[in-house]
Amino acid sequence: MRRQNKKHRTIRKCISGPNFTGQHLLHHPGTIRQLMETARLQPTDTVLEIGAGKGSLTFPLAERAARVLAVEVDAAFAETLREKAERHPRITVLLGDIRDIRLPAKPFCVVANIPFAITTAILGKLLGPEGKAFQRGALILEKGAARRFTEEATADPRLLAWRMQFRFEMRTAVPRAHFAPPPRVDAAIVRIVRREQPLVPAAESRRFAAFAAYLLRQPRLPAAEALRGIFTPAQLRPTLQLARVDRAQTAVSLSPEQWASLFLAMRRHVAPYRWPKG
Ligand SMILES: C[S@@+](CC[C@H](N)C(=O)[O-])C[C@H]1O[C@@H](n2cnc3c(N)ncnc32)[C@H](O)[C@@H]1O
Repeated sequence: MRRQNKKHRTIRKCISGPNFTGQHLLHHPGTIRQLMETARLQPTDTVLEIGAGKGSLTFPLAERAARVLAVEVDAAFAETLREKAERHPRITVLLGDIRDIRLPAKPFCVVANIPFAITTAILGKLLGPEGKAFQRGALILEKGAARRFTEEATADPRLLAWRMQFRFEMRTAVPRAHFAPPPRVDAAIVRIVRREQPLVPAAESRRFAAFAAYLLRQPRLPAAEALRGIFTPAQLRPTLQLARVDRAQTAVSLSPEQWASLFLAMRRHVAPYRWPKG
């Protein structure tokens, strides 16, 4: 018991530090409903809820899915939730940091109002090799992050690599007043769905990211210019044609399909020593 209290104190200390900004509990029924609708859960789904708090999403999720794994780092919240969910066979509360928790090996969805401060770490975990069983999700993100993930133009190679495997879709804006206490910024619901056919094989993600980083060294430069460092002129002409890339089109404005077409052409036609290294 004493050990548990000590652990509790350590976690509390860590989460109440100056950089911890994640505890904004959702209390707006309309937004909770919209999040559930966006998730389009099936009765057979396993749902991972990241940062379950006091359970404002946990119970609506359990009404719609086969199983809810509710992860919460705050021991007091996790304890409250465990008590509330005691007689609910479909809810499992896991006390811990999502960054340290092993993701399910079988197909799962994520529905969550995540702590904004660790958005990149959470998405990196879900969308990278560790999240190979992650199928789709509905997440509340800080509005700026939601825009970055969903706007087509991007100069972020890692995000582009994720887009080869997943579709990102901006859904609804969530005003900060829908949370208690309200965060400093507004939020938005983003839907993420794994592509049935990845545009680039997952095993090629690192190589693809190196290729994207190479083209994006000068994001406003026409992609055709940058590609001259990889393709010979004879290779480049049909490659641009096939990808429907205009000679003036900048790397930052390429669509996911164009990125994939250019990358796959490099893999097919260019000698490996000319491929950009990560
Ligand atoms: C934005 S609140 C959402 C709470 C609840 N889902 C809701 O919507 O009311 C984020 C929650 O994530 C928890 N949290 C913060 N960092 C975490 C981490 N690294 N791992 C798991 N949970 C975390 C916080 O304690 C907080 O309860």
